[in-house]
Amino acid sequence: MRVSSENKSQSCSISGEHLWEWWQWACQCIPETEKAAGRAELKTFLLAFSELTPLDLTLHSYRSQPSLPLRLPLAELSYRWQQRWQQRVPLQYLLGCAYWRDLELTVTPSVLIPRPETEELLEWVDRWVPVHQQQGHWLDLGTGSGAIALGLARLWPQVQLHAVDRSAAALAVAKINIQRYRLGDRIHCHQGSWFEPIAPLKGQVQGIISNPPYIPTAMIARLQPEVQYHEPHLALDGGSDGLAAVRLLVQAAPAYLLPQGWLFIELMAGQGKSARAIATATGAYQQVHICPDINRVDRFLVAQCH
Ligand SMILES: C[S@@+](CC[C@H](N)C(=O)[O-])C[C@H]1O[C@@H](n2cnc3c(N)ncnc32)[C@H](O)[C@@H]1O
Repeated sequence: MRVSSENKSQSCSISGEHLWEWWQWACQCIPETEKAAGRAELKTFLLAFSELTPLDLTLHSYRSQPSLPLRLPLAELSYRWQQRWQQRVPLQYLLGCAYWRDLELTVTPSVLIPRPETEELLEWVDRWVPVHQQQGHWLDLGTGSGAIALGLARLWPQVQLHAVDRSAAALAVAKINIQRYRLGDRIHCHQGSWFEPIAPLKGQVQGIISNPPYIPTAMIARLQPEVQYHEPHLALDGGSDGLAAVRLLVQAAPAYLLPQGWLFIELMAGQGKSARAIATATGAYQQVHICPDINRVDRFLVAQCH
């Protein structure tokens, strides 16, 4: 199938036979080595922009339908699908959303696509923190799409969240998500660098959670193109050893935390030992642990203040 600009004026519906032709064209766009995963993505893509079910797309049972509604003109769908393979734009940016924990989050190229590891980070937070500390002020430093702040606000109904990001564009996306889940009264957004915009909370914070940029600068050029070319470098670049933000957060956190307050930080695989050493060297924490992710990779720093 040729994609032409005349399609742009088409109404948002398509015959079943035409969609079947489009499906075959879309499959041809997928590189040979990625056919299986690519077809799964194609299914997700069409589910998002049509009223078809997964079974319809497995059996292609829509073929006899005279008219199927689409949420976007076919030309726009074709354009986005080509971007997926020619530019390696991540599927979530093409859909405009990511599914994370029990949330459907708006995502744009201004925010990192929230990852499954970060879903687990919240599980660790929920496991470590006793009920009496599941209240008060908690911080999500480097909030991006607002995923962590939203996840925690929904887990613990008594907390007040402060979501901080240096990127105004990221915070704008976080605000859309916060509004969508009607949590604007419990999640407060602050623009600025790490603790800077929340200086008045010094000594009053029950816990801090962060998934900071942690990739060593030199490694960024070796990341898969979806990440390297499309996700914001502000969200990725952790400086020469990847630990610049981790170091800053671990060292500055005790001044903000209440006694027995908590710090949780997501790390890159292989950073556990160094992160533990940085935290221990402060002398400010009574316990420091490195917890694994589901693949048994050391992934999360957990520290509790004296
Ligand atoms: C790895 S992303 C995490 C996003 C989100 N928390 C998540 O887990 O999906 C790191 C975030 O930190 C933000 N960031 C980077 N440097 C920052 C700084 N100096 N102060 C505050 N936020 C910063 C980035 O804009 C980005 O949104």
